Amino acid sequence: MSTPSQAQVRRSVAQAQTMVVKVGSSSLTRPSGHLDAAKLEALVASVAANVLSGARIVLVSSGAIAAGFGPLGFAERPRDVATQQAAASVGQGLLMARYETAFARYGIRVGQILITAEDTIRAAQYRNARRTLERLLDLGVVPIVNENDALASNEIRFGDNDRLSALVANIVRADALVLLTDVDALYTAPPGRPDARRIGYVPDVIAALRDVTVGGSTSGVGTGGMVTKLEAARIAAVSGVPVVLTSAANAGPAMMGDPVGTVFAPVHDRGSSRRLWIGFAAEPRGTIVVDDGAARAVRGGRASLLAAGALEARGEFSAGDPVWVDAEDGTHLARGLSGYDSEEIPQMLGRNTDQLRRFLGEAYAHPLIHRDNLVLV
Ligand SMILES: Nc1ncnc2c1ncn2[C@@H]1O[C@H](COP(=O)(O)OP(=O)(O)O)[C@@H](O)[C@H]1O
Ligand SMILES: N[C@@H](CCC(=O)OP(=O)(O)O)C(=O)O
Repeated sequence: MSTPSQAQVRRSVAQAQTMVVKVGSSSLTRPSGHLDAAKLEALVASVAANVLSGARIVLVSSGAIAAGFGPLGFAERPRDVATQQAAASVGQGLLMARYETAFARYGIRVGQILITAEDTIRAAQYRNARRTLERLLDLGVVPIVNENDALASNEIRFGDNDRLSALVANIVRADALVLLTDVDALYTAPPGRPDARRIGYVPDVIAALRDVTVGGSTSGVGTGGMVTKLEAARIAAVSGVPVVLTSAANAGPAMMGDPVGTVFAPVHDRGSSRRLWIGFAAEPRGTIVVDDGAARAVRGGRASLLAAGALEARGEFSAGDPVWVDAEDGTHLARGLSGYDSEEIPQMLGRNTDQLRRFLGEAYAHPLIHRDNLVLV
């Protein structure tokens, strides 16, 4: 896939049929821990304008914790998980009530979807989330998605909504992802620094991850900062989805493809929903380490992973489970669904298909991971 020009990427955003718009806590709430109704209504006006002109939009909205701690009498964002979860439980209701009223002015219905990381890891739950989201979109509803903060356990929690929004973009096979925050664009360094320069176009998100200095959140209500936004941009771009990152005040022009904020070009063609799940959502249960030749073949993007090029299987997994495919130096090359249980693999390592057939039988004369089940990361 050749690198498109900035104008081409902006045009594809403008023409997007299905769009995921993610808005951060700092763009919806005040530092005191209350909703900022004016900001929320301005955002809704931009989203509604696009919906009324035919776009299908999923809104991934943060802000539950930041809208809930003020009404509960806390002066600042609580640090312990239980109080954060209590604040989220209160704030999520307040947030939805506002969205409901604000969208109703445009005759648009909203539906709430609270997602846990588990829902994106398990194939069946992933499909279920997709079915509900697509039905809502078909019905002209704006689904409003947030992490299920009140119940999510700390170990497996997104925490920020940036990566969640990239996965939602994959779930609904969005044509664009718009990340709205409190800075107007990505900078070469945290914006407070004197050497920070604004970046308008990122043709290669992988290179940007190397070249840009990113910092955490400074707003006092957000969590991820620019680190998780770049990670979200990477997941989306590698999944074939263009990304615009800008301030919430620029929501309207960003969705129209105007030259605001930073736009990230898609890196690969968009895969099927199943392949996107394998590549970005599924939780690998183990690792297959491969030699240089197999690493080159896998990187080429069209080969299956053969036992002949595999050196080791790590972890315990069953046939059909997601696994990492790693180079010898530990670099992640791909993710795939293993064709065999982890205990079956050691006897297959280094053997070509003929040898496998002869020594182990026809059942073992197949790739460790078929290319249809292998996704580069
Ligand atoms: N290289 C960078 N370019 C732009 N912003 C950056 C960079 N590094 C860190 N930041 C910070 O990231 C913040 C946005 O992240 P965050 O507060 O988590 O927002 P949100 O609540 O919208 O998710 C910005 O306010 C900015 O201070
Ligand atoms: N799900 C959480 C998101 C937490 C958060 O701060 O996210 P973000 O503002 O996107 O960095 C909430 O609604 O409060």
